[in-house]
Amino acid sequence: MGLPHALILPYPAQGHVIPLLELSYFLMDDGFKITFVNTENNHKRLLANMSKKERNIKGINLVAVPDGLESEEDRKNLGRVNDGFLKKMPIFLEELIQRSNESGDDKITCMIIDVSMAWALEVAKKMGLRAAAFWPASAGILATMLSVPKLIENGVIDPEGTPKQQIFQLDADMPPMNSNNLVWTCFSDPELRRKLFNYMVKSIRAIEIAEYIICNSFKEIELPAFIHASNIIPVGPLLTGKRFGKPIGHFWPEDATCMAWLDEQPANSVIYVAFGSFTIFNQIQFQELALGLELSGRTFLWVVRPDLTSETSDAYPEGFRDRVMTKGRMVGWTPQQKVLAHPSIACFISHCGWNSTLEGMRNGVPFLCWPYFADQFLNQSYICDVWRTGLQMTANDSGIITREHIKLRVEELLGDKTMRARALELKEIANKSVIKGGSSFENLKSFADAMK
Ligand SMILES: O=c1ccn([C@@H]2O[C@H](COP(=O)(O)OP(=O)(O)O[C@H]3O[C@H](CO)[C@@H](O)[C@H](O)[C@H]3O)[C@@H](O)[C@H]2O)c(=O)[nH]1
Repeated sequence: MGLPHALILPYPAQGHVIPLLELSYFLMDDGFKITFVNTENNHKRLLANMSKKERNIKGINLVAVPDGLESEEDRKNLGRVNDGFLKKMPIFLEELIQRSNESGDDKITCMIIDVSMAWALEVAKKMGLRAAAFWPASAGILATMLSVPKLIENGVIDPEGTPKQQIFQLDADMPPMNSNNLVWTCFSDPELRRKLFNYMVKSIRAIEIAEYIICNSFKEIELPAFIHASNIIPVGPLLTGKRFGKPIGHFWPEDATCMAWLDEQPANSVIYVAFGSFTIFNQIQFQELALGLELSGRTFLWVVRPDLTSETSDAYPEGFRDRVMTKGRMVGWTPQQKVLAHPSIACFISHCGWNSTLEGMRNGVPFLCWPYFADQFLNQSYICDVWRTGLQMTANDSGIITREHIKLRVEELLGDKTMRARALELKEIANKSVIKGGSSFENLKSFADAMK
Protein backbone atom coordinates (compact mmCIF):
# COMPACT_ATOMS: atom_id res chain seq x y z
CA MET A 1 0.00 0.00 0.00
CA GLY A 2 1.19 3.54 -0.83
CA LEU A 3 1.53 6.48 1.54
CA PRO A 4 -1.51 8.45 2.65
CA HIS A 5 -1.78 11.17 0.02
CA ALA A 6 -3.63 14.43 0.72
CA LEU A 7 -4.82 16.86 -1.92
CA ILE A 8 -4.76 20.30 -0.32
CA LEU A 9 -6.73 23.17 -1.80
CA PRO A 10 -6.34 26.74 -0.44
CA TYR A 11 -8.49 29.72 -1.36
CA PRO A 12 -6.27 31.66 -3.77
CA ALA A 13 -5.20 34.39 -1.35
CA GLN A 14 -1.96 34.99 0.53
CA GLY A 15 -3.45 34.58 4.02
CA HIS A 16 -4.82 31.16 3.04
CA VAL A 17 -1.89 29.71 1.11
CA ILE A 18 0.66 30.36 3.90
CA PRO A 19 -1.07 28.41 6.73
CA LEU A 20 -2.13 25.58 4.41
CA LEU A 21 1.46 25.17 3.24
CA GLU A 22 2.55 24.88 6.86
CA LEU A 23 -0.16 22.28 7.46
CA SER A 24 1.19 20.44 4.41
CA TYR A 25 4.70 20.34 5.89
CA PHE A 26 3.38 18.99 9.17
CA LEU A 27 1.46 16.24 7.38
CA MET A 28 4.46 15.44 5.21
CA ASP A 29 6.65 15.02 8.29
CA ASP A 30 3.94 12.75 9.63
CA GLY A 31 4.15 10.43 6.63
CA PHE A 32 1.77 11.97 4.08
CA LYS A 33 2.44 12.69 0.46
CA ILE A 34 0.97 16.08 -0.51
CA THR A 35 -0.48 17.47 -3.71
CA PHE A 36 -0.85 21.21 -3.10
CA VAL A 37 -3.21 22.82 -5.61
CA ASN A 38 -2.92 26.49 -6.48
CA THR A 39 -4.59 28.47 -9.22
CA GLU A 40 -2.27 28.85 -12.22
CA ASN A 41 -1.83 32.51 -11.45
CA ASN A 42 -0.79 32.01 -7.82
CA HIS A 43 1.28 28.94 -8.68
CA LYS A 44 3.50 31.10 -10.87
CA ARG A 45 3.82 33.78 -8.17
CA LEU A 46 4.63 31.19 -5.53
CA LEU A 47 7.33 29.49 -7.59
CA ALA A 48 8.85 32.82 -8.55
CA ASN A 49 9.42 33.56 -4.85
CA MET A 50 10.77 30.16 -3.80
CA SER A 51 14.32 28.92 -3.98
CA LYS A 52 15.09 25.75 -5.95
CA LYS A 53 15.38 23.85 -2.67
CA GLU A 54 12.00 25.12 -1.46
CA ARG A 55 10.36 24.21 -4.77
CA ASN A 56 11.72 20.68 -4.87
CA ILE A 57 10.89 19.11 -1.56
CA LYS A 58 10.35 15.42 -1.92
CA GLY A 59 6.83 14.58 -0.82
CA ILE A 60 5.12 17.82 -1.76
CA ASN A 61 3.95 18.33 -5.27
CA LEU A 62 2.96 21.90 -6.13
CA VAL A 63 0.43 21.81 -8.97
CA ALA A 64 -1.80 24.35 -10.72
CA VAL A 65 -5.34 24.38 -12.07
CA PRO A 66 -7.06 27.20 -14.01
CA ASP A 67 -9.26 29.48 -11.92
CA GLY A 68 -11.86 29.96 -14.66
CA LEU A 69 -11.25 33.72 -14.83
CA GLU A 70 -10.47 35.73 -17.93
CA SER A 71 -8.50 38.71 -16.64
CA GLU A 72 -6.70 40.36 -13.72
CA GLU A 73 -9.68 42.69 -13.43
CA ASP A 74 -11.92 39.63 -12.80
CA ARG A 75 -9.49 38.41 -10.12
CA LYS A 76 -10.00 41.63 -8.18
CA ASN A 77 -13.78 41.13 -8.05
CA LEU A 78 -14.63 38.61 -5.31
CA GLY A 79 -18.05 37.86 -6.82
CA ARG A 80 -16.54 36.97 -10.20
CA VAL A 81 -13.73 35.04 -8.52
CA ASN A 82 -16.23 32.75 -6.81
CA ASP A 83 -18.28 32.28 -10.02
CA GLY A 84 -15.07 31.54 -11.92
CA PHE A 85 -14.04 28.71 -9.58
CA LEU A 86 -17.14 26.70 -10.34
CA LYS A 87 -16.65 26.96 -14.10
CA LYS A 88 -13.42 25.01 -14.42
CA MET A 89 -11.90 24.00 -11.14
CA PRO A 90 -14.17 21.05 -10.21
CA ILE A 91 -13.48 19.34 -13.55
CA PHE A 92 -9.74 19.90 -13.29
CA LEU A 93 -9.71 18.58 -9.73
CA GLU A 94 -11.61 15.48 -10.82
CA GLU A 95 -9.09 14.90 -13.61
CA LEU A 96 -6.22 15.33 -11.19
CA ILE A 97 -7.72 12.76 -8.84
CA GLN A 98 -8.51 10.44 -11.75
CA ARG A 99 -4.90 10.54 -12.92
CA SER A 100 -3.70 9.78 -9.40
CA ASN A 101 -6.07 6.81 -9.22
CA GLU A 102 -4.49 5.40 -12.36
CA SER A 103 -1.00 5.74 -10.91
CA GLY A 104 -1.27 2.84 -8.45
CA ASP A 105 0.84 3.70 -5.40
CA ASP A 106 0.46 7.45 -5.83
CA LYS A 107 -3.31 7.52 -5.37
CA ILE A 108 -4.83 10.56 -3.62
CA THR A 109 -6.45 9.22 -0.47
CA CYS A 110 -8.04 12.33 1.05
CA MET A 111 -8.72 16.02 0.50
CA ILE A 112 -8.19 18.96 2.87
CA ILE A 113 -10.21 21.87 1.59
CA ASP A 114 -10.20 25.51 2.61
CA VAL A 115 -13.67 26.39 3.94
CA SER A 116 -13.75 29.23 1.38
CA MET A 117 -13.46 26.55 -1.36
CA ALA A 118 -16.01 24.24 0.28
CA TRP A 119 -17.63 23.42 -3.09
CA ALA A 120 -14.61 21.12 -3.58
CA LEU A 121 -15.94 18.90 -0.79
CA GLU A 122 -18.62 17.88 -3.32
CA VAL A 123 -15.78 16.77 -5.60
CA ALA A 124 -14.36 14.66 -2.76
CA LYS A 125 -17.76 13.07 -2.23
CA LYS A 126 -18.20 12.38 -5.94
CA MET A 127 -14.73 10.82 -6.20
CA GLY A 128 -15.27 8.73 -3.05
CA LEU A 129 -12.48 10.43 -1.08
CA ARG A 130 -12.37 11.23 2.61
CA ALA A 131 -12.36 14.96 3.26
CA ALA A 132 -11.73 17.58 5.91
CA ALA A 133 -12.31 21.33 5.93
CA PHE A 134 -9.65 23.83 6.98
CA TRP A 135 -10.36 27.35 8.26
CA PRO A 136 -7.39 29.75 8.22
CA ALA A 137 -8.87 32.43 10.50
CA SER A 138 -10.36 32.60 14.00
CA ALA A 139 -12.80 30.06 15.35
CA GLY A 140 -15.00 33.00 16.36
CA ILE A 141 -15.60 33.94 12.73
CA LEU A 142 -16.14 30.37 11.59
CA ALA A 143 -18.58 29.81 14.47
CA THR A 144 -20.44 32.94 13.32
CA MET A 145 -20.66 31.66 9.75
CA LEU A 146 -21.86 28.26 10.92
CA SER A 147 -24.51 30.09 12.98
CA VAL A 148 -26.05 31.97 10.04
CA PRO A 149 -29.39 30.10 10.32
CA LYS A 150 -29.48 31.09 14.01
CA LEU A 151 -28.57 34.71 13.18
CA ILE A 152 -31.54 34.78 10.77
CA GLU A 153 -33.82 33.18 13.36
CA ASN A 154 -32.71 35.72 16.00
CA GLY A 155 -33.27 38.68 13.69
CA VAL A 156 -29.60 39.71 13.44
CA ILE A 157 -29.71 39.38 9.61
CA ASP A 158 -32.58 38.73 7.21
CA PRO A 159 -32.71 35.59 5.00
CA GLU A 160 -30.77 37.49 2.29
CA GLY A 161 -27.97 38.27 4.75
CA THR A 162 -28.85 41.96 5.19
CA PRO A 163 -28.10 43.22 8.73
CA LYS A 164 -31.19 43.98 10.83
CA GLN A 165 -29.53 44.37 14.20
CA GLN A 166 -26.11 46.00 14.28
CA ILE A 167 -24.37 44.71 17.40
CA PHE A 168 -24.77 41.07 18.38
CA GLN A 169 -23.03 38.47 20.49
CA LEU A 170 -22.78 34.86 19.45
CA ASP A 171 -22.41 33.87 23.07
CA ALA A 172 -22.33 35.80 26.33
CA ASP A 173 -18.59 35.11 26.70
CA MET A 174 -17.69 36.17 23.17
CA PRO A 175 -16.84 39.73 22.07
CA PRO A 176 -19.72 41.78 20.64
CA MET A 177 -19.66 41.82 16.84
CA ASN A 178 -21.01 44.24 14.28
CA SER A 179 -23.22 42.72 11.58
CA ASN A 180 -21.83 45.29 9.12
CA ASN A 181 -18.43 43.61 9.42
CA LEU A 182 -19.51 40.15 8.29
CA VAL A 183 -17.57 39.02 5.26
CA TRP A 184 -20.43 39.66 2.83
CA THR A 185 -21.78 42.84 4.46
CA CYS A 186 -18.59 44.87 4.30
CA PHE A 187 -19.02 45.56 0.57
CA SER A 188 -21.36 48.32 -0.56
CA ASP A 189 -22.36 46.80 -3.93
CA PRO A 190 -25.68 44.97 -3.23
CA GLU A 191 -25.11 42.46 -6.06
CA LEU A 192 -21.68 41.53 -4.65
CA ARG A 193 -23.12 41.22 -1.14
CA ARG A 194 -25.83 38.90 -2.40
CA LYS A 195 -23.32 36.77 -4.31
CA LEU A 196 -20.94 36.50 -1.36
CA PHE A 197 -23.76 35.64 1.03
CA ASN A 198 -25.08 32.90 -1.28
CA TYR A 199 -21.58 31.53 -1.76
CA MET A 200 -21.10 31.44 2.01
CA VAL A 201 -24.46 29.74 2.63
CA LYS A 202 -23.60 27.06 0.04
CA SER A 203 -20.18 26.63 1.64
CA ILE A 204 -21.72 26.03 5.05
CA ARG A 205 -23.95 23.33 3.57
CA ALA A 206 -21.01 21.71 1.79
CA ILE A 207 -18.99 21.62 5.03
CA GLU A 208 -21.37 18.92 6.24
CA ILE A 209 -19.53 16.55 3.91
CA ALA A 210 -16.29 17.11 5.83
CA GLU A 211 -15.38 14.50 8.44
CA TYR A 212 -13.40 17.12 10.40
CA ILE A 213 -13.24 20.90 10.54
CA ILE A 214 -9.80 22.05 11.62
CA CYS A 215 -8.98 25.65 12.41
CA ASN A 216 -5.79 27.75 12.57
CA SER A 217 -6.35 28.83 16.15
CA PHE A 218 -5.84 27.38 19.60
CA LYS A 219 -8.26 26.80 22.39
CA GLU A 220 -6.54 28.96 25.02
CA ILE A 221 -7.19 32.22 23.14
CA GLU A 222 -10.84 31.78 22.18
CA LEU A 223 -12.29 29.05 24.32
CA PRO A 224 -15.90 30.39 24.17
CA ALA A 225 -15.88 30.06 20.37
CA PHE A 226 -14.71 26.44 20.60
CA ILE A 227 -17.36 25.75 23.23
CA HIS A 228 -20.00 27.38 21.02
CA ALA A 229 -18.96 25.35 17.97
CA SER A 230 -17.56 22.18 19.48
CA ASN A 231 -17.08 20.56 16.04
CA ILE A 232 -14.23 23.00 15.22
CA ILE A 233 -10.85 21.48 16.07
CA PRO A 234 -8.05 23.93 16.92
CA VAL A 235 -4.68 23.04 15.35
CA GLY A 236 -2.91 26.42 15.24
CA PRO A 237 -1.01 28.60 15.15
CA LEU A 238 0.36 27.16 11.92
CA LEU A 239 3.25 29.29 10.78
CA THR A 240 5.72 28.74 7.99
CA GLY A 241 9.39 29.13 8.55
CA LYS A 242 10.28 26.26 10.85
CA ARG A 243 11.60 24.13 8.05
CA PHE A 244 13.55 26.69 6.04
CA GLY A 245 14.40 29.15 8.79
CA LYS A 246 12.31 31.68 6.94
CA PRO A 247 8.66 32.01 5.99
CA ILE A 248 7.75 30.77 2.51
CA GLY A 249 4.72 30.65 0.25
CA HIS A 250 4.76 34.34 -0.65
CA PHE A 251 3.22 36.02 -3.68
CA TRP A 252 5.52 39.07 -3.57
CA PRO A 253 9.32 39.12 -3.64
CA GLU A 254 10.67 39.97 -0.22
CA ASP A 255 13.03 42.85 0.37
CA ALA A 256 16.35 41.20 1.09
CA THR A 257 17.86 44.14 2.95
CA CYS A 258 15.39 44.86 5.74
CA MET A 259 16.72 42.20 8.15
CA ALA A 260 20.25 43.65 7.98
CA TRP A 261 18.76 47.09 8.58
CA LEU A 262 16.85 45.79 11.63
CA ASP A 263 20.12 44.34 12.98
CA GLU A 264 21.45 47.90 13.20
CA GLN A 265 18.52 49.16 15.30
CA PRO A 266 18.41 49.13 19.12
CA ALA A 267 16.21 46.59 20.90
CA ASN A 268 12.52 47.52 21.17
CA SER A 269 12.82 50.60 18.99
CA VAL A 270 11.17 49.93 15.62
CA ILE A 271 7.49 50.30 14.73
CA TYR A 272 6.61 47.58 12.21
CA VAL A 273 3.76 48.62 9.90
CA ALA A 274 2.07 46.10 7.60
CA PHE A 275 -1.46 45.56 6.34
CA GLY A 276 -1.40 42.08 4.79
CA SER A 277 -2.28 41.35 1.20
CA PHE A 278 -5.72 42.95 0.62
CA THR A 279 -5.78 46.37 2.29
CA ILE A 280 -5.94 49.37 -0.03
CA PHE A 281 -5.66 52.95 1.24
CA ASN A 282 -6.98 56.04 -0.43
CA GLN A 283 -4.43 58.76 -1.05
CA ILE A 284 -5.46 60.92 1.92
CA GLN A 285 -5.20 58.07 4.43
CA PHE A 286 -1.96 56.80 2.94
CA GLN A 287 -0.35 60.23 3.32
CA GLU A 288 -1.73 60.71 6.81
CA LEU A 289 -0.20 57.39 7.86
CA ALA A 290 3.15 58.45 6.39
CA LEU A 291 3.01 61.75 8.25
CA GLY A 292 1.93 60.03 11.47
CA LEU A 293 4.95 57.74 11.34
CA GLU A 294 7.17 60.74 10.74
CA LEU A 295 5.52 62.68 13.57
CA SER A 296 6.04 59.79 15.99
CA GLY A 297 9.76 60.54 15.75
CA ARG A 298 10.47 56.82 15.99
CA THR A 299 12.16 54.40 13.65
CA PHE A 300 9.80 52.42 11.45
CA LEU A 301 9.71 49.61 8.91
CA TRP A 302 6.66 50.05 6.69
CA VAL A 303 5.48 47.48 4.14
CA VAL A 304 4.22 49.42 1.14
CA ARG A 305 2.96 46.71 -1.22
CA PRO A 306 3.01 47.83 -4.85
CA ASP A 307 -0.82 47.97 -4.72
CA LEU A 308 -1.27 49.42 -1.20
CA THR A 309 -2.72 52.63 -2.65
CA SER A 310 -4.73 53.06 -5.80
CA GLU A 311 -2.41 56.00 -6.62
CA THR A 312 -0.11 55.12 -9.50
CA SER A 313 2.42 57.95 -9.26
CA ASP A 314 4.56 58.67 -6.16
CA ALA A 315 1.96 58.47 -3.42
CA TYR A 316 4.13 59.75 -0.54
CA PRO A 317 3.73 63.30 0.83
CA GLU A 318 6.09 65.77 -0.77
CA GLY A 319 9.59 65.57 0.68
CA PHE A 320 8.61 62.64 2.97
CA ARG A 321 11.13 60.16 1.62
CA ASP A 322 14.02 62.58 2.10
CA ARG A 323 12.92 63.63 5.56
CA VAL A 324 12.59 60.06 6.92
CA MET A 325 15.64 58.67 5.12
CA THR A 326 17.54 57.92 8.33
CA LYS A 327 14.51 56.98 10.44
CA GLY A 328 12.24 54.95 8.24
CA ARG A 329 12.33 52.21 5.72
CA MET A 330 9.59 51.48 3.18
CA VAL A 331 9.77 48.09 1.49
CA GLY A 332 7.52 46.15 -0.90
CA TRP A 333 7.28 42.94 1.17
CA THR A 334 9.14 41.52 4.16
CA PRO A 335 9.74 38.06 5.60
CA GLN A 336 7.17 39.15 8.21
CA GLN A 337 7.55 36.29 10.66
CA LYS A 338 11.28 36.93 10.84
CA VAL A 339 10.71 40.64 11.22
CA LEU A 340 8.30 40.14 14.12
CA ALA A 341 10.78 37.81 15.83
CA HIS A 342 13.52 40.46 15.63
CA PRO A 343 14.49 42.03 18.99
CA SER A 344 14.40 45.56 17.51
CA ILE A 345 10.61 45.44 16.98
CA ALA A 346 8.70 47.50 19.56
CA CYS A 347 5.16 47.23 18.21
CA PHE A 348 3.09 46.24 15.18
CA ILE A 349 0.68 48.59 13.41
CA SER A 350 -1.49 45.97 11.75
CA HIS A 351 -4.74 45.42 9.85
CA CYS A 352 -5.26 42.42 12.18
CA GLY A 353 -5.47 39.75 9.50
CA TRP A 354 -5.55 36.47 11.41
CA ASN A 355 -2.08 35.35 10.32
CA SER A 356 -0.57 38.69 11.32
CA THR A 357 -2.46 38.49 14.62
CA LEU A 358 -0.99 35.06 15.37
CA GLU A 359 2.47 36.02 14.17
CA GLY A 360 2.58 39.11 16.39
CA MET A 361 1.24 37.06 19.28
CA ARG A 362 3.73 34.28 18.80
CA ASN A 363 6.52 36.83 19.10
CA GLY A 364 5.13 38.74 22.08
CA VAL A 365 4.66 41.98 20.11
CA PRO A 366 1.97 44.50 21.18
CA PHE A 367 -0.40 45.82 18.51
CA LEU A 368 -1.89 49.03 17.24
CA CYS A 369 -5.00 47.79 15.49
CA TRP A 370 -6.13 49.26 12.19
CA PRO A 371 -8.64 46.76 10.73
CA TYR A 372 -9.64 47.06 7.09
CA PHE A 373 -12.50 44.62 6.67
CA ALA A 374 -14.35 41.45 7.70
CA ASP A 375 -12.84 39.23 10.43
CA GLN A 376 -10.19 41.85 11.20
CA PHE A 377 -12.68 43.71 13.45
CA LEU A 378 -13.26 40.65 15.64
CA ASN A 379 -9.49 40.11 15.75
CA GLN A 380 -9.12 43.69 16.93
CA SER A 381 -11.65 43.00 19.73
CA TYR A 382 -9.69 39.93 20.76
CA ILE A 383 -6.43 41.91 20.84
CA CYS A 384 -7.73 45.03 22.59
CA ASP A 385 -10.53 43.74 24.83
CA VAL A 386 -9.93 40.04 25.47
CA TRP A 387 -6.14 39.52 25.46
CA ARG A 388 -5.40 43.22 26.13
CA THR A 389 -2.19 43.17 24.10
CA GLY A 390 -2.94 46.18 21.94
CA LEU A 391 -4.80 49.42 21.35
CA GLN A 392 -7.35 50.40 18.78
CA MET A 393 -6.92 53.26 16.30
CA THR A 394 -9.95 55.49 15.99
CA ALA A 395 -10.92 57.46 12.90
CA ASN A 396 -12.09 61.08 13.14
CA ASP A 397 -15.52 62.29 11.96
CA SER A 398 -14.30 62.29 8.35
CA GLY A 399 -13.28 58.64 8.64
CA ILE A 400 -9.55 59.41 8.74
CA ILE A 401 -7.01 58.17 11.26
CA THR A 402 -4.98 61.33 11.67
CA ARG A 403 -1.23 61.77 12.04
CA GLU A 404 -1.71 63.22 15.54
CA HIS A 405 -3.78 60.21 16.60
CA ILE A 406 -1.13 57.82 15.27
CA LYS A 407 1.60 59.59 17.25
CA LEU A 408 -0.54 59.61 20.40
CA ARG A 409 -1.44 55.92 20.14
CA VAL A 410 2.18 54.89 19.54
CA GLU A 411 3.22 56.79 22.66
CA GLU A 412 0.37 55.33 24.71
CA LEU A 413 1.14 51.77 23.62
CA LEU A 414 4.87 51.97 24.13
CA GLY A 415 4.45 53.79 27.42
CA ASP A 416 2.35 50.98 28.86
CA LYS A 417 4.71 48.23 30.00
CA THR A 418 1.83 45.95 31.04
CA MET A 419 0.89 45.62 27.38
CA ARG A 420 4.24 44.05 26.45
CA ALA A 421 4.16 41.90 29.62
CA ARG A 422 0.76 40.45 28.64
CA ALA A 423 1.94 39.96 25.06
CA LEU A 424 4.93 37.97 26.36
CA GLU A 425 2.67 35.80 28.52
CA LEU A 426 0.47 35.05 25.52
CA LYS A 427 3.56 34.24 23.45
CA GLU A 428 4.44 31.48 25.93
CA ILE A 429 0.93 30.02 25.78
CA ALA A 430 0.83 30.18 21.96
CA ASN A 431 4.20 28.51 21.58
CA LYS A 432 3.31 25.77 24.07
CA SER A 433 0.17 24.85 22.18
CA VAL A 434 2.10 23.77 19.07
CA ILE A 435 4.86 21.71 20.66
CA LYS A 436 4.55 18.06 21.61
CA GLY A 437 2.01 17.74 24.43
CA GLY A 438 0.44 21.13 23.55
CA SER A 439 -3.31 21.28 22.85
CA SER A 440 -3.07 22.12 19.14
CA PHE A 441 -0.13 19.82 18.48
CA GLU A 442 -1.99 16.84 19.93
CA ASN A 443 -5.15 17.75 17.99
CA LEU A 444 -3.21 17.98 14.78
CA LYS A 445 -1.47 14.69 15.42
CA SER A 446 -4.79 12.93 16.13
CA PHE A 447 -6.29 14.50 13.02
CA ALA A 448 -3.38 13.33 10.88
CA ASP A 449 -3.61 9.79 12.32
CA ALA A 450 -7.33 9.71 11.67
CA MET A 451 -6.91 10.75 8.02
CA LYS A 452 -4.33 8.02 7.27
O1 LIG B 1 5.38 42.23 4.06
C1 LIG B 1 4.71 41.25 4.38
C2 LIG B 1 3.33 41.32 4.66
C3 LIG B 1 2.67 40.17 4.99
N1 LIG B 1 3.31 38.98 5.02
C4 LIG B 1 2.62 37.73 5.36
O2 LIG B 1 1.36 37.67 4.67
C5 LIG B 1 0.40 37.05 5.49
C6 LIG B 1 -0.80 37.96 5.56
O3 LIG B 1 -1.87 37.28 6.17
P1 LIG B 1 -2.94 38.02 7.08
O4 LIG B 1 -2.27 38.78 8.14
O5 LIG B 1 -3.92 37.00 7.54
O6 LIG B 1 -3.59 39.09 6.15
P2 LIG B 1 -4.34 39.00 4.70
O7 LIG B 1 -3.37 38.70 3.66
O8 LIG B 1 -5.08 40.27 4.58
O9 LIG B 1 -5.34 37.76 4.94
C7 LIG B 1 -6.65 37.46 4.52
O10 LIG B 1 -6.86 36.15 5.07
C8 LIG B 1 -6.83 36.07 6.50
C9 LIG B 1 -7.02 34.60 6.87
O11 LIG B 1 -8.26 34.15 6.42
C10 LIG B 1 -7.90 36.97 7.11
O12 LIG B 1 -7.81 36.95 8.52
C11 LIG B 1 -7.72 38.39 6.59
O13 LIG B 1 -8.75 39.23 7.09
C12 LIG B 1 -7.74 38.40 5.07
O14 LIG B 1 -7.56 39.70 4.58
C13 LIG B 1 1.05 36.82 6.85
O15 LIG B 1 1.43 35.47 6.99
C14 LIG B 1 2.28 37.69 6.82
O16 LIG B 1 3.39 37.15 7.52
C15 LIG B 1 4.66 38.91 4.79
O17 LIG B 1 5.28 37.85 4.86
N2 LIG B 1 5.31 40.05 4.45
